[in-house]
Amino acid sequence: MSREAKRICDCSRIEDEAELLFECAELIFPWLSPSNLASVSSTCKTLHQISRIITTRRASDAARSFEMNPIPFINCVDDQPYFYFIYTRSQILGFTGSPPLAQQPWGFITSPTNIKRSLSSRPSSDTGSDQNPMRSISKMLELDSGCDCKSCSQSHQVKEVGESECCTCSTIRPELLDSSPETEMVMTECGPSCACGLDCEYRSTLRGISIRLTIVKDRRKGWGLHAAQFIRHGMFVCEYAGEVLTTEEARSRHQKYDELASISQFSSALLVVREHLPSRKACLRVNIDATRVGNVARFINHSCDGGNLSTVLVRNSGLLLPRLCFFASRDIQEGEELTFSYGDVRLRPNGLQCFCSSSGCFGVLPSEQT
Ligand SMILES: C[S@@+](CC[C@H](N)C(=O)[O-])C[C@H]1O[C@@H](n2cnc3c(N)ncnc32)[C@H](O)[C@@H]1O
Repeated sequence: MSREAKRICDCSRIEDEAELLFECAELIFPWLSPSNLASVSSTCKTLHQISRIITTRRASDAARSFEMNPIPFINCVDDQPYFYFIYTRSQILGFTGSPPLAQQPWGFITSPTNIKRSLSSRPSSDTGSDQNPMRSISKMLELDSGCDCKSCSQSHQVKEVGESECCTCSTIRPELLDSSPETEMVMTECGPSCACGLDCEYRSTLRGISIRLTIVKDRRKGWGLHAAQFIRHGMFVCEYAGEVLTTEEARSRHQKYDELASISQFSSALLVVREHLPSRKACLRVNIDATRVGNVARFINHSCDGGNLSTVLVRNSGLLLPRLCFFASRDIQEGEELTFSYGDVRLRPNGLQCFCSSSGCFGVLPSEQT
């Protein structure tokens, strides 16, 4: 073989190897945590380039294509491009100790075919498959009951002229709700077993996040969720999705998170939701931990004045557990940070400094009572 032919042969072998390396990395890298990605990336130039592309893709959508619009991270205060967590659109069953669902691919280079391929094999939050540890609670605790309406809003109108039965699924509309820091409002909507379709007016909270949002880093509060469009008073913003825990597990995690927060910049996202009887006595308690597994609601920061979101417990026909949902408690302008009150600081201060900058700021964050 001539020297020139050998050179061409070597070049094409190197190209083939690089392509193979790229293909392998493309499959494996999205599964890596940021620290593993960083260590692999330091081994050679090609892997460094691939990991940079993965990082950019992760920063461009916290919701990993699970929601209607991408929800990007924006950070002008330090060099952390994104926050790493496992995404779920709905409540999932929590585990004692560390969850076995520690990995989820995030940041494929060649979307969308690759993403589709991975979605069909990924630990989905919505499949409800029995081998899957990330089982959606709603799928597990679904009762076969619901309305028979073909169109629920029409049923309401028909009822007014006395011709037919009214849809019984929907009660309070979100437009009527105002911010209530201590007691969540409760509303009911249609559910998976109802005869109406997904576009039913009374399923606003089951369709996922449809408004445009961004996650912006603040020097003092960390990441925060912001409106990337005008949000009208009463509009559904998002559900607070995460692991649903027993009270015992919630207490144990709370203690662990407090210890971590005292020695590092760790921020937890464990919420306790209580449904109240008309007497105001709590009758149901749901512990939702979005610290490691959740959706973008985990980035919503506290505001002492109640913020611009109402927390509403939504009961969907046929679903056993209520879901905690956020609605705009007033008109919200594009760019505004979305906040709500974590609770009454006078009843439960926890010593962390509050930077909500509202005029009535108490200076201290309320703690979660687990
Ligand atoms: C549910 S997380 C919210 C997202 C969080 N900022 C992050 O970067 O992951 C709650 C944590 O955010 C921080 N935080 C929320 N509201 C705050 C406020 N008004 N002032 C200071 N820190 C706040 C606290 O560290 C709190 O423990």
